[in-house]
Amino acid sequence: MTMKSIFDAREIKVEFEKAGINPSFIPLIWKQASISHNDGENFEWEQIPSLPSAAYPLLYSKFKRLTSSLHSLFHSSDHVTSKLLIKLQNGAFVEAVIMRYDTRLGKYNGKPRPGGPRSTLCISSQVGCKMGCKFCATGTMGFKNNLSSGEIVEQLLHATRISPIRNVVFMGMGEPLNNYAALVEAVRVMTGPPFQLSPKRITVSTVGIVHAINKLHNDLPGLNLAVSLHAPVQDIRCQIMPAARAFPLQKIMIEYIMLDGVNDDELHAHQLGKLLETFQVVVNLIPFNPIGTSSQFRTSNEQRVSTFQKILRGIYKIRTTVRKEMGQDISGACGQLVVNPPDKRSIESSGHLTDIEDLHL
Ligand SMILES: C[S@@+](CC[C@H](N)C(=O)[O-])C[C@H]1O[C@@H](n2cnc3c(N)ncnc32)[C@H](O)[C@@H]1O
Ligand code: SF4
Repeated sequence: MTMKSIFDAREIKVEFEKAGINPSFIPLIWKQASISHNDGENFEWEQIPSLPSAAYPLLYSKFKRLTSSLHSLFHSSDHVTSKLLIKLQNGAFVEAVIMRYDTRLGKYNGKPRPGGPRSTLCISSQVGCKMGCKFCATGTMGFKNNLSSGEIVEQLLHATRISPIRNVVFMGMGEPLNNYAALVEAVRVMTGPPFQLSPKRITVSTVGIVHAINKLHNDLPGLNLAVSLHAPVQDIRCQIMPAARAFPLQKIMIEYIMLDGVNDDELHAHQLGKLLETFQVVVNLIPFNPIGTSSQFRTSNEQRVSTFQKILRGIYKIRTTVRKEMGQDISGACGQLVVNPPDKRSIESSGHLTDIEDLHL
């Protein structure tokens, strides 16, 4: 029987209300469930004392502490990036990536700094994606299914046990705004007890779904929004992102993949500068991460990226950063997340993986 995740906030609230149990016990359940190390099928809800007696049979019959399991864990050669392959209850897999980047030192140091955890977790919101961007490995899978809010939160739980997480970015598999209700519910759980992430430290990345962007602004104020733009004109955008639509530019980060010979020449920099100069945006130029030998795209060279950045900064006064990609050697970088059959032979034969922790292989 399919069970609900205890972190499916709406489900547990509804069930508690139906059974006449005070929902104020829910944060206590989450707290105990998040610190337990018992990942097996048989989590004993009695480990959480002081719940009303009616809560225990309800929890046993409807909820699981974890509906997903950490199947495999891959580390990049420098141990800065770790990729988690997570098996969902329906047998599908999603990936989440931990990046240990020290923003204050401006370098990757492989460990959280003293005085506070600094890791960023990139999480998935869907299995596959229907938006079909031509440069994205997840897009090639097509859409399989939405994650529940509990399955989204569980990625944070699995990751927290590997590294303390300070930032969460929805830049893994899927278009988060196409799974809106689960996204909003998951963010609410992450920003409440016991996780207590600051909304300022959560970034939702989107291809630009206008009505959902506006709604998100009301439902979750304070959250960061990143818009994957990738072209200064609609024509190029439609060619590489079939789902491209106009969207209002607010105070947001614009993500722009530098594709050699497609969107990266000086004319494009001027077009982008003109498009964005009246808005308060930060442009993040990101390298294209190879998604297989057959890809029609290559990343722009450093010189072109640097010229592009200089035009945006110098002429149009737009704050422009250049992203350094992490985790390419474990296919854990942006857009490389596509779930391959997780059998050991295919992992070993990929030749990219430098360090594998086999959990259930
Ligand atoms: C995988 S998407 C997930 C979030 C959301 N669906 C979106 O498109 O913004 C996260 C980011 O990775 C970028 N991306 C996709 N494929 C890429 C690739 N091959 N190289 C570099 N970035 C890529 C996307 O454009 C987006 O900015
Ligand atoms: S880039 Fe984002 S929207 Fe486009 S296919 Fe990949 S996951 Fe989907």
